[in-house]
Amino acid sequence: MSNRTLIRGGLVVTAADEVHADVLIDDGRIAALAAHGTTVAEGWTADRVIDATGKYVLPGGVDAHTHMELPFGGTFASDTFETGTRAAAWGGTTTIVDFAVQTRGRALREGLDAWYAKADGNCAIDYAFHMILSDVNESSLKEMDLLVEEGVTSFKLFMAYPGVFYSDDGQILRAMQRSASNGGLIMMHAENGIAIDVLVEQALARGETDPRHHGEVRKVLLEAEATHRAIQLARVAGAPLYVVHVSAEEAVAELAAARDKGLPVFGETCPQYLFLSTDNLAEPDFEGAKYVCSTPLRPREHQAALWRGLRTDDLQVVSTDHCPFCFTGQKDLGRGDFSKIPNGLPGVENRMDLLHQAVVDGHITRRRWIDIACAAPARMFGLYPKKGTLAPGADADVVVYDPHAVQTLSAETHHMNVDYSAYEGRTVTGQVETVLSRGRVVVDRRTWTGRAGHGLYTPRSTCQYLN
Ligand SMILES: NC(=O)NCCC(=O)O
Ligand SMILES: [Zn+2]
Ligand SMILES: [Zn+2]
Repeated sequence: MSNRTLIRGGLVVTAADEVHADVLIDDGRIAALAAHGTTVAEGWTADRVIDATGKYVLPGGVDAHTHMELPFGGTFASDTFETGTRAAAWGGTTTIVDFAVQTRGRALREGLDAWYAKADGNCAIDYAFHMILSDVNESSLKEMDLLVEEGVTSFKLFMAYPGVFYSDDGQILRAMQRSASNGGLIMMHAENGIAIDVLVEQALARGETDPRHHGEVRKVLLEAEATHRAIQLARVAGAPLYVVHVSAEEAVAELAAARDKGLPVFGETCPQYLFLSTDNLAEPDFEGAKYVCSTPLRPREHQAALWRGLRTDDLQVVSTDHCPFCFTGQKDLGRGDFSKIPNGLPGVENRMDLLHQAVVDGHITRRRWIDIACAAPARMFGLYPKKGTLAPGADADVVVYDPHAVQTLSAETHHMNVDYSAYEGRTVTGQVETVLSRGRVVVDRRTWTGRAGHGLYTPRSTCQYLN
């Protein structure tokens, strides 16, 4: 039985091109793109026609950094795979890469299987996994090879959070050496957690307990130092490196210097570092807790360097690091002690819109928007061209985007399972209108038509920036 959809009349924007074209979808994949008008002449027929006149037709967003249901600080991130992937779709993201977690003393296999089970049958959009290494030892190093073969081709290591996810330099070097031989990509949380813990202890001893002190102890220099150290360790190992949630100008400078030397070093930043700042962390009455994440929000002056890095390709990807905790009942855990506030911000639903606002504001071009939000994360994590672009053969993950709609971001209207918005009251221009995931309409002119279980696990190839 035929299952063809025609999206007619829009401006198709990919990382490479902007063309006025109609898009024909057949059986969940892009079948063809053709200039407006030619489709009728060529006899294209479809079971469903979507009118995109005056709209953009975009590849679905690829969010390569989410934490659904992450256990952290004695609680769990409040979005499940069901609620989080539904919210992602509402915001024009059609693929997430979430982080499976190795528990200390346990096998990678066990952690990965637990994450397969959490997601299986619950996702509204397609998904894949990275693996967090919390315990680098002989046996987990061997398991890395098996995971790469299985399609889990990237591994997050932490220079922060001693006693939880932290790896020392020896463990990091060993994991990097392993990834140099098995083709995996090391993703680094680059902050000097040992030094930060000293500063946390000293701040608390001085009675500095408010959320804003979270930003003060997690110093720019300690992000820059860790970024520099991670790059040198990767050089020694002969391994590529991807630094996650880059927030500081000095860290961007470390990446830029490495890239100028021709090293395979990549960087990601997140909307919260581009749009929020230490001003939010300093909000009174414990409201600053809503903005506690690590790396922390920085003074506003750092944002120019992040935008520049995105324009010059010293930063390649914008992901959300979506890790929501409710203000009431979860962020609350850190009243009277900022170090006990669960770290993380909600944002999986807001990324495409905020980055479109950056186009409107002149920070990036339209094609760069689609590159950093769709194509680059897909290539970085071995999903391209199945995901991240609109081309014949690609999965029909498509967003019809209204560039003129004006919306106000708010917890009242968002779909994330969290009781606040980090962007409450912010007005942005542009809004997702219709979303297709593998050809199936999941958001239809702002009505939900998706279902939990439609989303499929997607094994990945290795990083496509290296070949
Ligand atoms: N980023 C954050 O604050 N929470 C999630 C865990 C991580 O990515 O480090
Ligand atoms: Zn991190
Ligand atoms: Zn994260």
